[in-house]
Amino acid sequence: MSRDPSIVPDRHPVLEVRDVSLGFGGVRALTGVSFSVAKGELFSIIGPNGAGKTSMLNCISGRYRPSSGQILLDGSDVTGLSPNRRATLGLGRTFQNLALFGHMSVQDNIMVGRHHLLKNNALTGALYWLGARREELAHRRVVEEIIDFLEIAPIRKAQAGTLSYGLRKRVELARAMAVSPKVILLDEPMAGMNLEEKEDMARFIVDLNEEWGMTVVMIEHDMGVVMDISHRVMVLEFGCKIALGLPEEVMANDRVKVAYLGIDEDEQVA
Ligand SMILES: Nc1ncnc2c1ncn2[C@@H]1O[C@H](COP(=O)(O)OP(=O)(O)OP(=O)(O)O)[C@@H](O)[C@H]1O
Repeated sequence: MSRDPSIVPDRHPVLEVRDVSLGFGGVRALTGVSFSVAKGELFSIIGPNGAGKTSMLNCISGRYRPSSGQILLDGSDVTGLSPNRRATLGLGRTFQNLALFGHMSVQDNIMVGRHHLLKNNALTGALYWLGARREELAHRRVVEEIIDFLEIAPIRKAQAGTLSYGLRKRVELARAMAVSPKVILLDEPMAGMNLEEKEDMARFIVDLNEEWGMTVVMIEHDMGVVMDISHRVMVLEFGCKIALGLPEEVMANDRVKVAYLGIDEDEQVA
């Protein structure tokens, strides 16, 4: 699986992270990290365990508040906003550890992703039944499109908790897509998957980026996939940005080889 090199993101930054630091007591999870992601870009964050990748995603989604620095979405400062408010403004995300409602059907889990977009609450829904009904149908149509896209139609009525790990990851992606996000944050979308499931997931991520026009920020440990499908890659180590560039530039970066790929300096010389 790889990208179509003719499709390039435009230069407009849809997400800007400015000088973000985050501490937990004595632990500095992030130190002065800045980067921006262009509209239409597939941007990956890599780094060794504990490098600060998930902390960065949590700062972007609003789960964590940075100790200092700013997060801008489409030019607006969202640093002080709640995760729900950010979702309404166009941020969708998946989690490293699955966060589906196990007892609910696949379809209903995905519908949860649309709920913050529902304009009619129970009261107005009762008063304006027709409008509410139309709105509900429009949301169902979007959910159906996502179900078709991710090829999960045969399991739409299944309880999410009964599915294989790979399928649950796919349903989680569906729910994040249901927010109709400008930027979708994917936390290790391929973790725990077999090769075939990884290939499927890589294809879906490329298609949602290229065909659905979603900007993607992804954390992923599988270097092969990251280097194949990303437009650009940022490398974190001990909470600091140590490299950012095209996949081939990052692969060739000596500091990255030492810090992340486990190639020591003697080997490089030899
Ligand atoms: N809620 C928290 N409370 C205390 N320390 C935390 C918390 N979350 C993260 N940390 C610490 O912050 C640092 C960065 O952790 P983080 O989970 O962001 O790294 P990561 O790169 O995502 O790691 P992994 O690849 O293992 O998921 C680590 O030292 C971690 O122990």
